[in-house]
Amino acid sequence: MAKQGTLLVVDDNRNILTSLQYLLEEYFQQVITLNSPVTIPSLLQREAIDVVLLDMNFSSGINSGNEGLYWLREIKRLRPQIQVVLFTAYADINLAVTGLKDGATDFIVKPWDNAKLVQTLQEAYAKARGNEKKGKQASQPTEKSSMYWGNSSVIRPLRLLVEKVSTTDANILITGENGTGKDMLAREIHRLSPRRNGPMVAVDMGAITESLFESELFGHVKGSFTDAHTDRVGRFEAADGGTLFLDEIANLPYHLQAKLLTVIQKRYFIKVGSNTPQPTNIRLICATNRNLDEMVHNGEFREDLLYRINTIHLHIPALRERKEDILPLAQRFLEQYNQQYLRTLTGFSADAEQRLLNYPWYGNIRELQHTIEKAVILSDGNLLKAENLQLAEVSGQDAPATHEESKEDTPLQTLDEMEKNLVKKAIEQCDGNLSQAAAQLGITRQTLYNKMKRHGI
Ligand SMILES: Nc1ncnc2c1ncn2[C@@H]1O[C@H](COP(=O)(O)OP(=O)(O)OP(=O)(O)O)[C@@H](O)[C@H]1O
Repeated sequence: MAKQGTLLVVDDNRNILTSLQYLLEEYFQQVITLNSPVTIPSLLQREAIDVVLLDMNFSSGINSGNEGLYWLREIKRLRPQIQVVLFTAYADINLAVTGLKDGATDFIVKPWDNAKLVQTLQEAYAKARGNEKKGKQASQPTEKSSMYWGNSSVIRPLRLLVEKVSTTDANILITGENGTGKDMLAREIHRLSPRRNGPMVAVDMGAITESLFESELFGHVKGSFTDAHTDRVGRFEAADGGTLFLDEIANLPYHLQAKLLTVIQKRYFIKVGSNTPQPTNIRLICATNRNLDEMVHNGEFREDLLYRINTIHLHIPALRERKEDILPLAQRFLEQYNQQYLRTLTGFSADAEQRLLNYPWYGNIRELQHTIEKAVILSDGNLLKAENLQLAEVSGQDAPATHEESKEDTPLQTLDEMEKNLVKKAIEQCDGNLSQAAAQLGITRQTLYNKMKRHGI
């Protein structure tokens, strides 16, 4: 029979490991041995393990089996599809039963019988394969995604790449203009990943004050500073077993970037006021609308951090670069708001479609969504018309009017329109950096967000 499958053997007795490796290599394609369980989580991230043969007693002198049970639960939590066979020196039926209840496939008592051991492990492998097939269906995300991919030629390769990398633990950097759907894509990746049952924790790096950066991200222990009245769980800890999404990563001040880098590299963090390193088990996704290469070039972003966070770089194109997707997206929003506002609109008039296609959508999908929402509220009849969209006419190549073009005979704008245009302009001038745009407008970031939301930018 051809050798198949990857087997991990964990036992603190090196002699046992050597003899098992020798025996089991005859039957399995790959046999990995570990003499301590502490590196199991990092190994599971690197290797596609099918079966684990797990010793129950690691610390000499303490033969309670509890450490084995702990690692069994960890393995099942991290990779539920892996089959775990328990390996115990004591024919302790109670312990084995507890292990079986906790998800172990079977157990083997030491000293073992070679033939029985091989047979048990092969059966576990067959189960892993069977599970994988069933698991493929069962592991398909059940919850429906609200993300619309579209079918434009620029989106298709992105989608393929996302489907490929979602199943891995690779760090991902998502870039794209405001409102292109970076947050939505991060959530979609989590939904498609084996971590989907774990937490998805999103952090807006622009909203975290410098003084509380460490406490927010890594947590703190009670009494570590004046206001630390209780222990606090940081975002890294909250995201354990799941995905940590650091939005607006470019807004992290330079001197704090090193602290983040250290945790990503070492895969452990230390709470403020504590000395104990805590291992992290997260999948990291970062997003920004800034050009990080340029920021590295200007000395504003650490190159080593960029290198760490962008193992996979996913760029979402602006909506005006994927025109084929505008109408299908608009139709989806129409249906969504039809339901929400109890309307019976069936589609768009020809001039409305034309207006949607010609508009530059600097606020991307967010702007489109808000535009359709307002239009649905304002419309009556069955078709949504161009005038319901309330979009400013755009001349020529979709360019917004410049100062030079605004002649005296240009119709007066309402204050609201002026504010909308000003906000857009500030965002454009600051290359999408909302903190800078807010500073330029003399308002807080939160106020800017509120205005963007109100104007559908
Ligand atoms: N592919 C999509 N399908 C459906 N809705 C989408 C899609 N992409 C974005 N949206 C909607 O557009 C809005 C903006 O999306 P999102 O917040 O993900 O963008 P973003 O790029 O993270 O924005 P920002 O840069 O401002 O943080 C959300 O309301 C989201 O629901």
